[in-house]
Amino acid sequence: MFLVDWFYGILESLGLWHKDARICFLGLDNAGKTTLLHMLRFGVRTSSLYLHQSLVFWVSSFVLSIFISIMFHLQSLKQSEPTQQPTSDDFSIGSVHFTAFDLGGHQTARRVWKDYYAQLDAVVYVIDAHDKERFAESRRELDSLLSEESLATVPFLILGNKIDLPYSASEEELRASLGLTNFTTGKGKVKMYHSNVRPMEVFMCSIARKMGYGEGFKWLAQYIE
Ligand SMILES: Nc1nc2c(ncn2[C@@H]2O[C@H](COP(=O)(O)OP(=O)(O)OP(=O)(O)O)[C@@H](O)[C@H]2O)c(=O)[nH]1
Repeated sequence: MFLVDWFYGILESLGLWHKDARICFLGLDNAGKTTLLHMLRFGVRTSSLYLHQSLVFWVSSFVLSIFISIMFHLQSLKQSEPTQQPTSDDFSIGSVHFTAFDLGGHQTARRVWKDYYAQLDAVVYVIDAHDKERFAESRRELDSLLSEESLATVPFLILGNKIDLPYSASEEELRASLGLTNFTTGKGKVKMYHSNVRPMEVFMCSIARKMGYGEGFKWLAQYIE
């Protein structure tokens, strides 16, 4: 029921139909990008527009579930493997079609980010809010993205992930650590259509617990034409 409410909440908030958008998920390795990509896909494939894809998906899932359960037994205590190669996927929220790229956060993957810059409508930058030792590294990567000329007007949704873990950074702590304290543009509906300022905001979330990122996407959707 929660998933259905969340799904229709996203639909209602968008108010955009037959528009295309390309969103890139970026961040250090282990931030939660792949998990987010999967969460969003599973949340939207129930749309009637994708009914046939759902059927294919569920039949495939049934066949694969046997294999996956065997693999799960073998790797039950192992964390998800880092993304080795850039991957992309498509998903939709209502009639808004998103192309999402999960490029991984490793040195080699970071070099590939630039290949996608020219095509983007939005960046979702994911940070592990529990891994404070890597805030400086994450800030360097974010600063580098923000200084890219080709991304100068691209909206940035910054997700502080893993707030379900104890001792995770607060929103204020994360903003300060990333040097964003006075640079975000405001939550809610902030009109910036005739401004040269890039929309940018921080939302704290737990992707694994399906908390917080929905609000972030609702915020982002208002800046996607
Ligand atoms: N506690 C907690 N763990 C999470 C959350 N989101 C993701 N994780 C875990 O964090 C680990 C890394 O998640 P991934 O989605 O693989 O991270 P990634 O950013 O895609 O990493 P790369 O593929 O290496 O670039 C996995 O073990 C996830 O289960 C969260 O909200 N809370």
